[in-house]
Amino acid sequence: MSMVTCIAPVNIAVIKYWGKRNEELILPLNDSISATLSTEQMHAKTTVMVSSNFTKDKLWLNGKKRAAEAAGQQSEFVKYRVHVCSENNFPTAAGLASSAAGYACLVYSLAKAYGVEGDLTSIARQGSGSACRSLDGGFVRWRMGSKADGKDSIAEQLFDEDHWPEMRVLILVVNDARKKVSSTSGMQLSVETSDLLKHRVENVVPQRTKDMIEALKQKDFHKFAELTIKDSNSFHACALDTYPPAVYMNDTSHAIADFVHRYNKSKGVNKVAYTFDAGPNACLFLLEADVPEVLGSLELVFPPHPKEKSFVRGLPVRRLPAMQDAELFQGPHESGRIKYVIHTKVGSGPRLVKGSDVHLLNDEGLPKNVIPQ
Ligand SMILES: Nc1ncnc2c1ncn2[C@@H]1O[C@H](COP(=O)(O)OP(=O)(O)OP(=O)(O)O)[C@@H](O)[C@H]1O
Ligand SMILES: C[C@@](O)(CCOP(=O)(O)OP(=O)(O)O)CC(=O)O
Repeated sequence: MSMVTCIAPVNIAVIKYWGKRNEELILPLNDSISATLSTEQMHAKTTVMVSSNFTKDKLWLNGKKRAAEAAGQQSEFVKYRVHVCSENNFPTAAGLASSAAGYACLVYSLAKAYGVEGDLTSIARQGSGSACRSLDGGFVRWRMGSKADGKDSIAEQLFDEDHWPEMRVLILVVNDARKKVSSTSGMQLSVETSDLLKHRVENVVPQRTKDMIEALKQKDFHKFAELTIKDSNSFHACALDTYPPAVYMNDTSHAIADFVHRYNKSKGVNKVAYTFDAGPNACLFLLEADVPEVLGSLELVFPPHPKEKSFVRGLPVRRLPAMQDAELFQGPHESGRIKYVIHTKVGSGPRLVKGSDVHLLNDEGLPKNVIPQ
């Protein structure tokens, strides 16, 4: 019997992955680059227990039992059955990249339990493409690769988490009740119907990837922000060019983008970058010194709902008064359009957590916390 528990981070792409050339193996149409977020604020935690006493593979996610067929197929080759229990310390399936952290954590924990060495990114990629970028810290590049079997479609670290220590991240969780089109089906339809995606993949992303690596290397925030913003907008333009269109950003998302452009314009240089994934939540990148004023301004333009007692979560910050520039204030908007903010930074990759009380499974291999179904 052996039991291991690991945590793995979320990652946010600044050069987006959108479109596969092979659905089965999850091989992308272009390279992508992401920042790994600190596990202090957001992480998936997974306990894996391998035992000869188990009769079948079992999986629990956030206290609820889930089907574990995929693991079952593989374990024909493995003598012992496995119990897996995983939890996210942030909302699951809310467009906060839980699938990336979750699959990265599953693959990393299984590798630790079975003593597997070598590249894990090409395995995590097959759970969810973006998951392969959560196996390293700092800034990570997922190379599209060119081989038919996908062996060279792997993620590698570009710069570690200490390269640009001032970099901060604000996740703006937008109030939204609409059901989203999943990334998987959205990008499949884009590949089938969008001419703009073809243009993006062939003519835009290759040069932008090079420029992004250079901006990161030089720690040129102005350029980094421009490239990040442009790539987010290029991806959402392709989503809208899809037939029928995949609409991910909502009015609040657009108001946030507008806020960032006004803020940057008033400063005469890019101080904040925004990027949006397949949902309305915004992810802002900025430097530590600018966080107090940006948060102050944001709260003025997007007032918290009066009942929201912890609007800014995560890293502590003192708020400065909003900048007094009339041009900035298109608003204030009605309160609560941004539900809350997670203040975090760039962090390291997955790790094993040690200690007797860290495990999510008890000695019998059953979850310590079960939610009745
Ligand atoms: N800790 C975890 N362990 C294993 N699987 C997980 C874990 N967390 C999430 N998942 C898987 O990911 C799914 C959620 O993925 P989905 O893409 O809908 O949401 P998201 O990742 O939060 O959003 P987005 O991909 O738009 O950022 C879950 O239903 C589950 O299958
Ligand atoms: C917009 C994105 O977040 C898309 C992520 O797509 P997924 O990795 O969730 O898709 P599948 O490979 O089909 O599971 C951009 C990105 O993270 O690069």
